[in-house]
Amino acid sequence: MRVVVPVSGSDPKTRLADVLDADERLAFTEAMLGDVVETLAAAGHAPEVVATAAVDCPAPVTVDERPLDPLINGLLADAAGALAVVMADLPLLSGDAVERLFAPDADVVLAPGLGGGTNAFVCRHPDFRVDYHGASIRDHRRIAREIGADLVEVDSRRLATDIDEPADLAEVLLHSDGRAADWLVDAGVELAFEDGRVGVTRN
Ligand SMILES: Nc1nc2c(ncn2[C@@H]2O[C@H](COP(=O)(O)OP(=O)(O)OP(=O)(O)O)[C@@H](O)[C@H]2O)c(=O)[nH]1
Ligand SMILES: C[C@H](OP(=O)(O)O)C(=O)O
Repeated sequence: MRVVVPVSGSDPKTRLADVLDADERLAFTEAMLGDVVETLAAAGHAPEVVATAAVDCPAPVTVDERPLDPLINGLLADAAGALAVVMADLPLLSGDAVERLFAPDADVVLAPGLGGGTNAFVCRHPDFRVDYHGASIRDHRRIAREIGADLVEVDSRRLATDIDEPADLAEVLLHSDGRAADWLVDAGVELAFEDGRVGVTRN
């Protein structure tokens, strides 16, 4: 199965700007991307990275400047068979979570993200298309229903944990020991405890 990892290589992760400057956000994006493609490869897949600008990572990279929806919908329209899309900001991804994503033999398999996004999908239906942003999981359920596809959702915390906001960085420090976690430690990002909820601080 074709497995695509889309990544923004141009001013990525703007919602982390309070903690990381622009160069750091690109470097951290590459670290998360490295975790994702290594986990996919270790699980027996051959991930292809599609980036808006050149990125450094241990997998083949194609540069394609199209925004997310036209990019993925173009890939879906051209797909000869099944297509999987796994986002690049999932540094907690594990082999077990990857196995659970690929296990169901459904037309459409969706992995919801915290906050309403769609962190990964597998598509075996010719008419499925994406509509990312703005609680996209609801749109993707609706689209699957409208085309009569059978749909399975994967309930996995490791697939659901996308890193969007500074508080999400705590999840990386708490639950991963990969490239992204190492990068944060080297950058001086540490856990901070306030109001009973864990966050991060930078020294
Ligand atoms: N190829 C490609 N990937 C994208 C694009 N926009 C976002 N992505 C990737 O899609 C995933 C989800 O992206 P978002 O979290 O919505 O965007 P982001 O740029 O990472 O972060 P923000 O600037 O904070 O919204 C991440 O893996 C991004 O790198 C795009 O236009 N093209
Ligand atoms: C691409 C987008 O990511 P989010 O901004 O929700 O992390 C989505 O999954 O719809």
